Amino acid sequence: MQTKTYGHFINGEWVVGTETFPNVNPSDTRDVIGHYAQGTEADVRAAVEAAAAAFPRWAASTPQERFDVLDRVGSEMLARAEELGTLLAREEGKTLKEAIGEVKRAGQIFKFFAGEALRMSGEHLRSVRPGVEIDLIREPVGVVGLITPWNFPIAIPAWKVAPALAYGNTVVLKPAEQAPASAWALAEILLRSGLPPGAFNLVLGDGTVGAALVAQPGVSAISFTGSREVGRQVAEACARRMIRVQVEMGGKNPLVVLDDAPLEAAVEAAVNGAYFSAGERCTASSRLIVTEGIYERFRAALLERIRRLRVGPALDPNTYIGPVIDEAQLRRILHYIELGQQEGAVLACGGQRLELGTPGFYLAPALFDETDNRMTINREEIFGPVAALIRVRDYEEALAVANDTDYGLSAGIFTRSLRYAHHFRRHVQAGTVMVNLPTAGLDYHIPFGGHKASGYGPKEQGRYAQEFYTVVKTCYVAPEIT
Ligand SMILES: NC(=O)C1=CN([C@@H]2O[C@H](COP(=O)(O)OP(=O)(O)OC[C@H]3O[C@@H](n4cnc5c(N)ncnc54)[C@H](OP(=O)(O)O)[C@@H]3O)[C@@H](O)[C@H]2O)C=CC1
Ligand SMILES: O=C(O)CCC(=O)C(=O)O
Repeated sequence: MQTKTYGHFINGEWVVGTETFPNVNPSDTRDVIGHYAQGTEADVRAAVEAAAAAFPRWAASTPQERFDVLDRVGSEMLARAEELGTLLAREEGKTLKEAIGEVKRAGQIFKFFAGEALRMSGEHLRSVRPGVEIDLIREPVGVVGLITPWNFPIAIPAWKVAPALAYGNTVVLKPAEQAPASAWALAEILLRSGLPPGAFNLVLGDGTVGAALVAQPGVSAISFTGSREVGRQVAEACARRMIRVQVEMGGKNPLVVLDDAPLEAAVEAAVNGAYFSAGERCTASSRLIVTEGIYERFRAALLERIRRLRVGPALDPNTYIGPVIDEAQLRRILHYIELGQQEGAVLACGGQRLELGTPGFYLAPALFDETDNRMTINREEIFGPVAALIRVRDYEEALAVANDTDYGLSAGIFTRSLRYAHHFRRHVQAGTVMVNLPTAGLDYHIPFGGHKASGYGPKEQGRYAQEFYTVVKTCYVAPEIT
């Protein structure tokens, strides 16, 4: 059967170029979801020009107009959550339940930012000089380039596109080539939302499209989510051009389990944080730091729980863990499994490729035991269903190990002690802290961003998103001329 070809969305029109790439279902590689256009520098230029031309009109739009557009998008996403979730699960490999949840979250994000368009305000201050008034007003930045990864192919585009538009910017989105269908579906919804042509543009393709967007004159800001390596290049390129930049990158997130932790809840949080979404979450709990009084019981209960995690196709309702995204990612994870053992870690379970009923990228969830925080598997982001147990003496050592990393995205602790929970909140070096909760799983209306090598620039999401998507203008006014 012939699969459909999907194009870029530029200046309110669909554009298909000469080259395309296939979007393959990681649960069953025989299933090609569609062929997607491979963008060129000329496509990026056309998209940026369209966004620049649309900017004055959209920047001058009323809060009501912005509310209506964003609210419509949110409503349609929520109404079509099951259908869009099925598409997302098919292209990305997370389970249907997780995928539907992600689409709903994206819809709620649009609705939240619809409200923000109405709530947006400036500030009035009194001057130290008599007869002078001061207003701080927020204005849109201009054309913003948005570059997103494959692991949350609709939520991450949503949490960049919605605030960009809510605050009056125009947009060029470049989604990941491994999962372009969800972003294409978002463009198709935006097309019917009442947004003027050119205010939102989509250019599909590989990293060369992202690089062209970063280099394009006319782009005033770049918001990027992805790996540390690419994030650093993007930040450096933007700094050279002196344009605004926000890069959100990976994590090596610690989950600390203290002797007094409720065992069952801690195990459940570890399983959720480390293995759900096949561990392909920047907030995944890849380091399980456990004090010695509970270590043996925690390990036994965790192993027992992992054995009950069913790996299978994303759309099978009995699946807990779907495939990883592609062959390259699978090989990368297998390389770390090998390396961990070479460096002396004990592979307590999993870690082998699984051949199931359909040809896909399936991996048995892996747990390393008795690891040391200096091992490569505890230093580098693996981005797969792999976690490592690290045994520590007490809380103080747990905190020191948790902080002994280049990253600083999310950190969690399980304890009944208010004292330790409070101390951890204060002293752990991470952008998000979870007490008695998994390290992954964010609210849609709350700011999110990493510290240290996990993030650079203002936070994303929630009300704080305006720090990136607006510029502050300071106005001094002497109303009465003497
Ligand atoms: N902190 C956070 O909020 C989150 C962070 N992440 C992180 O994302 C990573 C996984 O995503 P992944 O897609 O593999 O990350 P990548 O860094 O490989 O890619 C991210 C995006 O950048 C594009 N890109 C690639 N090269 C360039 C370049 N030179 N210039 C500009 N853009 C480029 C990619 O295109 P292409 O389509 O070719 O891949 C993709 O769209 C993990 O490290 C994960 O931790 C994920 C989710 C949330
Ligand atoms: O933990 C979450 O809810 C999502 C955060 C995210 O973007 C990620 O983990 O990649």
